Amino acid sequence: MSTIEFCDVTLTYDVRPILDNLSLVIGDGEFLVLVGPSGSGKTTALRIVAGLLAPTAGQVLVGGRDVTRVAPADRDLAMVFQSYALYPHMTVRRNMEFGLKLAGVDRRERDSRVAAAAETLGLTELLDRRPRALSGGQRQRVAMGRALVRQPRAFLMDEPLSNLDAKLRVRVRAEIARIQRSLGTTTLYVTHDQTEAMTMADRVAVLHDGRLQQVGTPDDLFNRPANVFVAAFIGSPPANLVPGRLVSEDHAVALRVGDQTLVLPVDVAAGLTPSAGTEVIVGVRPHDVQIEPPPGPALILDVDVGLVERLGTETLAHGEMVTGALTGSAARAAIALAAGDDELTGREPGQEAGDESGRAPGGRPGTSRFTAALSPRTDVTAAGRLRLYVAADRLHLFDADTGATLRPAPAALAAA
Ligand SMILES: Nc1ncnc2c1ncn2[C@@H]1O[C@H](COP(=O)(O)OP(=O)(O)OP(=O)(O)O)[C@@H](O)[C@H]1O
Repeated sequence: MSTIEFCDVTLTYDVRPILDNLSLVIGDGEFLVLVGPSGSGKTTALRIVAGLLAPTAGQVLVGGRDVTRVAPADRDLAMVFQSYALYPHMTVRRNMEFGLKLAGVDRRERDSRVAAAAETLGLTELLDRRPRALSGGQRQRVAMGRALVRQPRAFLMDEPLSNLDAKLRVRVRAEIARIQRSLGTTTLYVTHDQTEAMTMADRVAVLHDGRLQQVGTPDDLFNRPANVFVAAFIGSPPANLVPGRLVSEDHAVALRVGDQTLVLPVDVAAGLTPSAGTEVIVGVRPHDVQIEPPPGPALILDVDVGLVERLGTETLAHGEMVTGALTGSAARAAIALAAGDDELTGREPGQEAGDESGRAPGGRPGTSRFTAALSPRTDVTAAGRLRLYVAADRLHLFDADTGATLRPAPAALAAA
């Protein structure tokens, strides 16, 4: 049993909570990725598990045992950092066995563990080289190897791929995921990169401002985001956020966006109880828009296209939505965040993140940014107006005040 549990873990510096009542269970053998923007508390959470930081309140359990006050060395966990921290004067073999030597493991056992780990990691041919004669990806694997030979109860990994170039990152992330699955060692992995989280994890936990937003499978997070923040953080490009209002219309629930009123189909409206004029944020995934009207009810959005990116596999059209301006603090926060991450939005360099005025970043007051992902065959040019359709059943609806989803699915566990 090597589960890891955060039980109501809080850490405050002065009075500011860096982690706020974090409760999370990482199952035995599970690969859980903790993801969130810079400063959300991910590293802090990892360091608390490792024993490098003590929580202000709450407990950490490893394999069911309370280790909150146990010294790091006695927790039987192995950490892999973003800086590989290899000893430059030692060969790969020495680097890998060093920890075992210190722990008093005998020579034969050390040799056999290093040989097995090197085999798993494809390092056998490199055992006699020194770190300077290795590529970034190979060094990263040596750092993994050092963790592996210890046969720990769990791996703790803090952005282990951040020093690698984009191509290598894709390869090594697949490698880490494969190795973790073949070993079945419980792994808590921290990254700010949602693509890394979505491709590697069994489950993803999303952290924002020290608070857990949602924990679920990649599919849960993408298709059933618990709140506006998760919708805007997960997915590439991230979801567009459109202001709207729920109204009652002839005993049905309708969504009003700008001056259009879309009567929601019964299955889409299930569970919605609009008091007159509930303000909502409508989440629209860039890949859910169509340029031809779909057969069923659909939301129509007009976008003034300012930039077209032809990526080969798809074409991204970025522009400003003609319909309405964004309101609501949750939408502002999510927009600011999504816009702050180049990788998420593909935004032009130098463009600032969203400000506090409720404007979409880079947009004029009263307009909002919108990104559509279209088939590469679509005829679209910058400086044109694009009419887009979104089928009613592809819309995500969030409370404009709290940011929480209005259609909670049982699997979408929202902590916020
Ligand atoms: N010793 C400290 N004193 C005060 N504040 C701190 C201290 N250490 C970290 N913080 C703050 O705690 C917050 C969370 O930091 P943490 O390193 O856990 O974030 P993170 O999500 O891992 O971010 P990143 O992706 O940038 O590493 C940050 O706002 C940081 O400034």
